[in-house]
Amino acid sequence: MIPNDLILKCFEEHENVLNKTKMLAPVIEEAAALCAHTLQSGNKILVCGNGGSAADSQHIAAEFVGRYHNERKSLPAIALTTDSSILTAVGNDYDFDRVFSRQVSGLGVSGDLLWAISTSGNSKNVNEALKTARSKGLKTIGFTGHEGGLMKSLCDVAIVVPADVTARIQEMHILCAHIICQIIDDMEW
Ligand SMILES: O=C(CO)[C@@H](O)[C@H](O)[C@H](O)[C@H](O)COP(=O)(O)O
Ligand SMILES: [Zn+2]
Repeated sequence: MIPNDLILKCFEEHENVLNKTKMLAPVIEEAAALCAHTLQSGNKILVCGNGGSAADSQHIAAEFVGRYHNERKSLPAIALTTDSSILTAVGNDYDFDRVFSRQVSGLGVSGDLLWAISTSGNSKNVNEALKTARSKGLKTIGFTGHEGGLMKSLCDVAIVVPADVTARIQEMHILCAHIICQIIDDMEW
């Protein structure tokens, strides 16, 4: 028996959060401008997050390095979630809280951008990466939810989805990311 009520509840929740997220249009525009400025300056975008947001990080990096929709040159972006040797070595030898910040230390240069994703805004490894990014002169974008958690205070631009359910927040994150990719794609490269 398919739990029809549950299905409808998920659609309704999604729709409610979507309607509230539309208010974030000006912040999405700011985030897109920051990505555009980074890439036009010859710098790169690093992306990180845990769980579903790790998948989003890879998805976003792929949109830049490959293409979103239009044919254009490849744009530099790296997901910090993909190298199992780095993740296990840093997690094992240092601490799981440092799996992203260590990569920001090694790969990030001033003028780059760290795009960090955490629905709670309180994942330690993500916030450590943001702190390291700031100390090295990287710009920072945060995709979060709830009240923004600690992440909010560590970002130049924070997209705080007005919701408390992780899945619904993630659904808005990938929508906002796609809008940003569309804006970047439509520029001259
Ligand atoms: O995808 C989901 C839930 O939809 C989970 O894998 C979720 O991403 C994980 O629990 C994460 O560890 C949550 O971390 P965060 O978003 O609070 O930073
Ligand atoms: Zn999920």
